[in-house]
Parts: sequence; structure tokens; C-alpha cells
Amino acid sequence: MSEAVSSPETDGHDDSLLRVEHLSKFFTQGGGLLGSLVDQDVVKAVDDVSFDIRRGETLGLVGESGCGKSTLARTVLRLLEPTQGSVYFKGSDLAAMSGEELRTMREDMQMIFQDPQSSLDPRMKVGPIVEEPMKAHGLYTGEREERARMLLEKVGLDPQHYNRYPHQFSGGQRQRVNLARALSVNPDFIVCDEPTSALDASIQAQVLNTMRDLQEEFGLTYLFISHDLSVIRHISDRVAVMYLGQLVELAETAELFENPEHPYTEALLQSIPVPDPRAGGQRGVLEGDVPSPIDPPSGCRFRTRCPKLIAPDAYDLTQSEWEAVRAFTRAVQRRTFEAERDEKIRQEFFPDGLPSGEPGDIVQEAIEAILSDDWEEAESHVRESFAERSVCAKEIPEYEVTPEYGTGRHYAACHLHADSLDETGE
Ligand SMILES: Nc1ncnc2c1ncn2[C@@H]1O[C@H](COP(=O)(O)OP(=O)(O)OP(=O)(O)O)[C@@H](O)[C@H]1O
Repeated sequence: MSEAVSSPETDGHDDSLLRVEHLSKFFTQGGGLLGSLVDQDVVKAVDDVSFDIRRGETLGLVGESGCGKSTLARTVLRLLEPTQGSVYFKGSDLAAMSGEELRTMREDMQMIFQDPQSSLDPRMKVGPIVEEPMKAHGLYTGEREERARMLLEKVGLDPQHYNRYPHQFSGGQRQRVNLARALSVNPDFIVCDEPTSALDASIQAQVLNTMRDLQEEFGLTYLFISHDLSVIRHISDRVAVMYLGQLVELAETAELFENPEHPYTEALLQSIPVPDPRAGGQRGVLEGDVPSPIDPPSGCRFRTRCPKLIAPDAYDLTQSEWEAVRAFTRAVQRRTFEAERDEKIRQEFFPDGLPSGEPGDIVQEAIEAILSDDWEEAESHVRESFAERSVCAKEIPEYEVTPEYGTGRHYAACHLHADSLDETGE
């Protein structure tokens, strides 16, 4: 099992601006009539996440809705108290900071949200909106208006717009106002949470380009969150992929897109809509629902949806036998076929015959349970006998693989890389 240093990219680069170590954020919800602790559910929104962000880079964070991206961002900024773990910003542990120290540090860490409409006070003119953080931090006294006008121009607006109200701007322009506002206190680090998701594609590209120009001019470092892989590819130097509260892959952008090493990343990439569907782009490769973060799967969290689940060592199955067993197991779990004759089920899933020995007996018993309409029995039998005996269910994967593109490190949390030379945690 890996140790603290083994998680992705936490090897303390000298140029790290931010280092996140084993960070977790759990929420408790529910509770019985008497609010008893026993009945409360613990939502593991972020669970043991480690990475670093280097000065001047953009780290993209991508994953499906609900995987914990926003919670991670807020916990990194300590807008939410971490349940466990540490965040080092410029080498200092944010958790150990007092109120005043944290306040000063916050000047350097700003956040931009998705919906520019709701984050701008409709009753305030944009000039004072941009000046607000300067006031709050007691900065640039006597020169705030001048600075606000300068920043409006830098983000691509007219300095004369200083006296306009938010409703007089388009969505893209409002997001530019937000950018100016975030920049007003001269931060080093900006967390951008889906900043362009509410915008049309062409406007989105313009705002992203402005963000890149500003990054260069002001020496900014971004953590850029999006569920949209094309946006992530456009803006990021490195990309972290998140699934069910954990990072599953982290690599330089070209490496991640050209050489994805985690089945979840592969599935995400294959589900990007292709401009011409007749060109043969695959769709719908991500089967099934994301499990609940209250009771996530053991071992690899993606295993319950993984098309590459590894065969249990306990059985001596050929690759094609295992593929048939795996397809049967998934179909039983999802009840995607009719309970008809024994022969018909065998024909559909095992046209070359059942595997010999114990695995074959298990499949036969599951088929019999299905024919007696006891799907639950069949489901638990195949789950306990196959899925839960896989290394994917038994061990948490943490590996480093050799990159094909670039020179950066490539972290891939998948047991398929157990043979990889650079296994972490040794
Ligand atoms: N305050 C809270 N109390 C309980 N559960 C929460 C709370 N905030 C978030 N969650 C849960 O934590 C998980 C992660 O949510 P989060 O909003 O961080 O995901 P996300 O990846 O940012 O999703 P989206 O892209 O939809 O914003 C979800 O299951 C969510 O329901």
C-alpha cells in the first residue's frame, strides 16, 4: 500500500504553489427522529485526495457531476473545513493558520463561479463591484477607482463601463467583470469553478483566451474545474480526473488525452460528442449509475462500472471466459435480459459453453436462481463470487506509469498497472 509521498504529484516540487495532502471532506446528513448520530449518513464527497499545483500552471479538474469537484475546491480554499488532510499554500499549512493570517492569505486565493449573474449584486454598479475585495482587504486606498478601470480594460471591457449595472452586460461580459473583481486584490491563485459553462461556445472560447492572457500577464496559477473535456483540454497544462470523491488519473494534458491509462478516463474521452456521428465515435460507454458517496465501493471506486474489471486470482479463467463471465455478471446486476430458458441464457452469454470448474458452477447456480425469479440471489451470488473477489475490490490502486508524451509524471489509479515499473508506494 502506498505511503504519503506516493499519491499523485506530491513530491514537493520547489515550484509548487499549492500542495494538497490526503485531503478529505465528509458531510453528515439525515439522522433519526431524535437526530441520533447513529442514523446519520456520512457523505464522502472528497476522500483522501493529494496533488500539487505549480506556480504559473493551470491544473484542470474534470469529472462527472457530483464527483466532488466543487467540494474539493472549497476545501482547498478552506471555505469548508477539511475532515482530514492538509493544504499547503506557499509552503504554509492553511489549517494551522489563525483568522488574521488566513484572511491575509485569502487575498492571494480567489475564486470564480459558474453563474456570473447570481454572483454580481444587481443593485451595484460594476466599478464598486470590482473595488469591493480591495475594500474588504484594506488595499489600494485612494487608487481603487483607477485600478478598477484599469482592470476592466485588462479583462476586455470598456473602462467607461465603470458606471453600468450588471444587467446591462451579456453573460460573457459579466464573467469578465468577475475576473476583474478577482484580480483586484492581485492574487497568485484563482480557483475557477465551471467559469464558462453557462456561456455559448464562441463566447466561452473568447473568455478562456482572455483568462490565458491574464495568466501570463499577472503570473496567475489556476485550478480550473469543468465537466467539459474540450474546455479542460484547451486551458490546462495538466489534468486531474476525479471519480466519486477521489483522483483516478493525473497527467500532462497531451499525455492524458492521447494516452489515458484509467478506464474511467478512457470512457469519459470516448463519450465526448463527435461532430459527425457517422464518423463512428462511440457513445454511451459509461454504463450504470455512479454509486452513492455514502457507501462507495471498496478498492477501486470505478470497479462497479469498469469494463476492464480484473479476473479474480482464485479462478483459472482464460481472457475470453472471463469476458463472458464479466458480461453475464453485469447483465445480472442490471437485469438487462429476460429470464427465459436455461439454454437461451447460456447461448446469449456463453456461446462457447460455460467455463469449467467452480466458475461454471457459479454461473449455473445464478442461472437457476434467475429461472426461479430470484434475481437478488443470482445478483449476490455473482457479485460475491466474481466482482468482490477481484483485486479491484480488495485493494486501493495507486500506480505511476511511464508517460508516452512529455516528461511529466503520470499517475493512474488502476490495478491494470500493477506490473508498471514505477509502482508507487514501494
Ligand atoms: N453540504 C452538503 N451536505 C451533504 N452533501 C453534500 C454537500 N455538498 C455536497 N454534497 C454531496 O457531495 C458530493 C459532491 O458534490 P460536489 O458539488 O462537490 O460535486 P461536483 O463534482 O462539484 O458536482 P457539480 O459538477 O454538479 O457541481 C455529492 O454527492 C453532493 O450531493
